[in-house]
Amino acid sequence: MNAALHRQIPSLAISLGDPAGIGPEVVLKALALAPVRERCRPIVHGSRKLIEGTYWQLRERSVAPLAAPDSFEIVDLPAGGPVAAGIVAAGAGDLSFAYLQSAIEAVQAGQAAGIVTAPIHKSAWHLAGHRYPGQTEVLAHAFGSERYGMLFAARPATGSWALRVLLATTHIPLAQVSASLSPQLLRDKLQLLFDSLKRDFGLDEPLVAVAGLNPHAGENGQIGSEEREWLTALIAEWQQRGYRIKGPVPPDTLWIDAARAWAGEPAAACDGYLALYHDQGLIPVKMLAFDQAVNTTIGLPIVRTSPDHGTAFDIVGQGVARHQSMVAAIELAAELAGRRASLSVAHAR
Ligand SMILES: NC(=O)C1=CN([C@@H]2O[C@H](COP(=O)(O)OP(=O)(O)OC[C@H]3O[C@@H](n4cnc5c(N)ncnc54)[C@H](O)[C@@H]3O)[C@@H](O)[C@H]2O)C=CC1
Ligand SMILES: NCC(=O)COP(=O)(O)O
Repeated sequence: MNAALHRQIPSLAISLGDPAGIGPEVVLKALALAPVRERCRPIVHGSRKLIEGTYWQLRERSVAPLAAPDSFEIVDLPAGGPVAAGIVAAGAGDLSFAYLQSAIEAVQAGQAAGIVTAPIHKSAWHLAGHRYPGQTEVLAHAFGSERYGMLFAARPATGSWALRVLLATTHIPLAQVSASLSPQLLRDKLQLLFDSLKRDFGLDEPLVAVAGLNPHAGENGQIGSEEREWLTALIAEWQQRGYRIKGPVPPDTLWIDAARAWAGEPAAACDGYLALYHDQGLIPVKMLAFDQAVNTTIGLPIVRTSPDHGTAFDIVGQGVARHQSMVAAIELAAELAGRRASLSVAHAR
């Protein structure tokens, strides 16, 4: 990889996501913006035919601004047969899987410093036989990462990244959450979170809050046993090791200071939050910052980001898809790639 080039303006592989979803639209909208183009060299992995079709369809609806398909680099991949917009289909699942694989190969070949993934539809992947829970696991497998995490970071309209929430468990049924949580899993996730807060976000002594699992964080064992049996002790262990960490915090009040700080009010918000399951972390993130939040995979040797939203099949082709989360995803990827390039140059000295 050409570290000097990537440090100045990183090349980013952008996979187009499910062709039946809003991925192509939000990519064209995001790449039309000067601040995005000033921060990175985008290389879009997807079908040129699909990109051009989306462009002309949106132009007919007077959607603007849009990046012209010849204004950025495209790694042209098969378009497959006709794609039915807004429909879950195996063919579309196969294509979005191939677009992601192509982006992965580009990074492995040193052609890009990171990957930004537009949303895929997980049921379409399953229909096509790609039995991964999501893109995160494909990336972890491709890059040989055994410990990795799904971190959501959000940035207010003015200012830098403020809200950072790591999910301890992700795409599993609610009924399996308790059995999936263990002291070792939480140790791994906490290490990933502290490392990322330091390395990726430049925080020297970050403060982290850990959510309880049960109402009132278990009410001393009256409403669930996880906190009393091991979670409280695990957090005390990390405090003794010198980490700035608190919890288990009752999940209903955990987000109050984060929300106040997000609104610009004085509040004792933490630098990072560990939520124990998907919706415990993503309901507050999406309520506060749906347009500004980014999904980033931590623990990979490369940078990977994605918008916080999905394929939004219900609005495909209408021109109303909001592109701000894709913009934030590209900008965070560029920032993280730049930071990592600087760190590797500093290490090499
Ligand atoms: N980064 C990724 O690859 C992600 C993929 N997904 C996948 O997407 C598929 C659909 O998931 P859903 O739960 O329906 O969530 P979704 O985010 O696709 O849609 C939820 C609601 O939000 C609206 N919405 C979403 N993004 C929007 C945007 N940019 N602008 C305006 N409105 C927007 C949709 O119209 C819909 O009403 C699933 O297969 C899911 O697993 C979900 C989240 C992230
Ligand atoms: N809810 C987040 C999400 O679905 C993202 O999944 P992934 O495809 O990034 O693994």
